[in-house]
Amino acid sequence: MGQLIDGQWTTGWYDTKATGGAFKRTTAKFRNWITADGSAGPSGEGGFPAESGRYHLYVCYACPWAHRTLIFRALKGLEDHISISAVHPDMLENGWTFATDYPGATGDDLFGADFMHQIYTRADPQASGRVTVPVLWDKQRGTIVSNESAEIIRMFNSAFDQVTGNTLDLWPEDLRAAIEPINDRIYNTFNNGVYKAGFATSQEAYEAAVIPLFETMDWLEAHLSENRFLMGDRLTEADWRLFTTLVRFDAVYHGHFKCNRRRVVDYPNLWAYTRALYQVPGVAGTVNMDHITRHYHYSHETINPHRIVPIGPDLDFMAPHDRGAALPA
Ligand SMILES: N[C@@H](CCC(=O)N[C@@H](CS)C(=O)NCC(=O)O)C(=O)O
Repeated sequence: MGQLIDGQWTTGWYDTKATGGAFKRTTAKFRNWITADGSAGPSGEGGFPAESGRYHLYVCYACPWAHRTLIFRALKGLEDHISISAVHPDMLENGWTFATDYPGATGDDLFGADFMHQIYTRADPQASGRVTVPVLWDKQRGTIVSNESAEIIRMFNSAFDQVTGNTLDLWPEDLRAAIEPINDRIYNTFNNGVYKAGFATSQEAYEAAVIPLFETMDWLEAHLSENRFLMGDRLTEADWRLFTTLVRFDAVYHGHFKCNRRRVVDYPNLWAYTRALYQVPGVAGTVNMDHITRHYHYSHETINPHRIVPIGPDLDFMAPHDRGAALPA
């Protein structure tokens, strides 16, 4: 755990003293966009046209933000066009590493780097800030396109459609305005809410996160009792953003982050919905429960000082559900 300051790696756990024990996630720094024709996206600079084989995605299987990008890569038929490297699940004093002594940790396929921070300083020798995954790398220009998952999934949703012929649209124009407030609530109280609860260093900060978190889960349960997906009958990015936290919840957030009023399996609709999404072709292959369980319990020494990795729970994501096929066959 640490960060870059003017290109130098420095170590230290999140500083919550200045914020009354509350964890504040900083915003991502590289914000360019791949577009079909290379024109600039809503932020950053242009010059990143969609091309097969040009881009590389650095991920961590444990990370819910990186997981979104893996799901979009699978659903949008990008697996043959965008290569990936997966970091080691343990994030310790060197941050994310490319050590390969763990099943599924691939090492750095592009440069043979040892640490993720070296990818950041390769893009910007003076880089400062947290070294996060996912990272979308441009092999041609030798730089980071983006390290913001919310934007990477929107690029994947449409930029490569002419390359792949895959026109599945998970961010449809007519639903965008309605998706935004749902994304906001789920991000603030649930996706990031679990971290705010888990990394809190005061009772007040913990309760300020965990109470709204369960209000959101109760609301989702009611909403999904009447709607197949968050936006009704159409599956959208909002569902996938929710899914990556749901799939980790009972194994990690419930115990390790003390989000323990209820589990996902205690909510009949949320649990069936989680299984329905898990069973969408291509998705199960993006879920690595071993990396998920290992990463959190082994990496967060302040929360789990003995680094004991729990053996359960047994979760059957393949159990039948009655919510229909999520995507047309
Ligand atoms: N806004 C980023 C956040 C990514 C993020 O925070 N990733 C975590 C892993 S789950 C990370 O790399 N943390 C390392 C750190 O904060 O030093 C995104 O959504 O892409």
